[in-house]
Amino acid sequence: MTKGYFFEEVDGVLTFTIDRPERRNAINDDVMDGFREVIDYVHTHDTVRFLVITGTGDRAFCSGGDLSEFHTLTTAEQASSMLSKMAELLYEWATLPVPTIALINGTAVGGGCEIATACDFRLVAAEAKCGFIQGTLAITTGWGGGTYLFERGLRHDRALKMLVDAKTYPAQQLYDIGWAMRVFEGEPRNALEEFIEDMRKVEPGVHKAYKEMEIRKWKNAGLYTRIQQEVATCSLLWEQEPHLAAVDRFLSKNKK
Ligand SMILES: CC[C@@H](C(=O)O)C(=O)SCCNC(=O)CCNC(=O)[C@H](O)C(C)(C)COP(=O)(O)OP(=O)(O)OC[C@H]1O[C@@H](n2cnc3c(N)ncnc32)[C@H](O)[C@@H]1OP(=O)(O)O
Repeated sequence: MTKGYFFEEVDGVLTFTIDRPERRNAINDDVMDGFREVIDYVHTHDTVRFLVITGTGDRAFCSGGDLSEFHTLTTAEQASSMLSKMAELLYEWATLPVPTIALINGTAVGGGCEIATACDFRLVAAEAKCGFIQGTLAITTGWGGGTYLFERGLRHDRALKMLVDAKTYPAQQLYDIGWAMRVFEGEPRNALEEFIEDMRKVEPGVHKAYKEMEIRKWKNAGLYTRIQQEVATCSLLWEQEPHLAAVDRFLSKNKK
């Protein structure tokens, strides 16, 4: 039985792989522990120059929160505890001193799309689809993903549309609206190496300094507080009947 994730550092690139293909790489508490380990690893290993997140297989990058585990959370307080745990981890991830890259090997939905949005860069496989489908579950984003989306420089109407559509977009559309930075064919590793080729030639201290510039902007814009507000909003919707019913529908559909 695997831990649900693994990570390895090769030549300055630390890759965190969500390894639950049978659940389309959904996030549970074990995978959250993996985020904790990886963040601590980056802080204690100055050999890490880039942090990459990807998923096992070619079907899914990440399908968001594991509904088969999180459906037991039925009150706003219970939901808030899970959502804020992941939101804190993603905030730490987003404010790391190295460039972070989502290597999107397959579908990214719900919280999976939030994780990708918390990264500095998104490289998307040509056949992958991504979307903030939370609306179909009668909730909003709850890990900070909506808040990060409004910081990513997309035209405001396009960012908002992506959230309110609550559906997946194909890779080319994700590129056209400015969410994806690259659409790649073939081996994800090759796309990654090509993407970081120029960045590799730059001193790590320079990358750190630019990340600090961005983080200062976020601090001035109250990003952390806004993420906590996003968590609170989602928690309130979580305990309501439309969400609980939507989760039941998803779980029973997959039992048939
Ligand atoms: C909790 C935080 C919240 C947030 O803040 O954003 C969320 O993330 S809510 C969760 C949102 N995610 C979803 O609603 C995704 C649901 N999944 C899907 O829509 C589809 O599975 C898929 C991701 C589009 C993949 O489709 P497909 O390739 O056709 O696979 P299957 O649907 O057959 O799934 C295979 C297998 O995996 C299970 N699965 C998939 N996603 C999840 C999930 N998020 N949680 C738990 N389990 C999941 C699915 O039930 C199937 O299981 P079996 O039937 O037992 O094989």
